[in-house]
Amino acid sequence: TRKSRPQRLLKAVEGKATLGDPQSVITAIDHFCRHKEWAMNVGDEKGSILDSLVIELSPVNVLELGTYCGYSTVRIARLLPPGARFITLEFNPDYAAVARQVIGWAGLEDKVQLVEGASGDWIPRLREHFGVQMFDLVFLDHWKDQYLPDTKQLEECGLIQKGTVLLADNVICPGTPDYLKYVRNSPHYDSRYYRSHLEYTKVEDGLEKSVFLGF
Ligand SMILES: O=C(NC/C=C/[C@H]1O[C@@H](n2ccc(=O)cc2)[C@H](O)[C@@H]1O)c1cc([N+](=O)[O-])cc(O)c1O
Ligand SMILES: [Mg+2]
Repeated sequence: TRKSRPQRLLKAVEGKATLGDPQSVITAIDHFCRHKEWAMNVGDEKGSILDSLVIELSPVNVLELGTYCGYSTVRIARLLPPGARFITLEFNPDYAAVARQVIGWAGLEDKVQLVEGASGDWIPRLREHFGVQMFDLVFLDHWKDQYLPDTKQLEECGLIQKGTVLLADNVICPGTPDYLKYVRNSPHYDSRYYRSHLEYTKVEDGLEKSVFLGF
């Protein structure tokens, strides 16, 4: 059967990137998505904003919702301090299989725990299963209608505490209106919008960074 787009993206990584070199993996995926086939990676423009926030935050405990092919996983993992813990949740086993190979090609498999399943099922189990107390950074890039319920569940489970930073992709395109309204109107979050473009296009999109101020 014909290969899927994630499998074709992986072939592009294997053909172009240098094993163990995260930047070459990022460059290979961006080239593939810009010149061959668009794919819903956060991309190089929003990715640079993501990079600067990860560097500034130097987070110890990171959660990513929506691994997809592992592009943002590699962007984040390559910048984490030694000893940091990075959990990324992926629902689709085929995407997860590609992401494991992309992460492996970048040589970052020891920095990332890719967990397969639905965020709603896993969030309540992260504390007892992985011994994580709270997250310093949560990168939201999965189903857009899941951003808000998952944020509320993370709050209820105590995994978001004072100082936790939520970084949400696609708040303009495709858009996450209910999530945006919540973080921008809540007295418990300090929220700001980083204007950018939808990956590999000229369409407006951006990242919303929301710092939890405590209850
Ligand atoms: O729809 C988008 N993203 C949905 C991503 C979903 C990913 O999250 C996983 N997941 C993981 C855990 C879950 O619980 C549920 C899903 C899914 O299996 C998929 O791998 C999107 C769309 C556009 N676009 O221009 O159309 C641009 C973007 O940047 C996007 O992120
Ligand atoms: Mg996205």
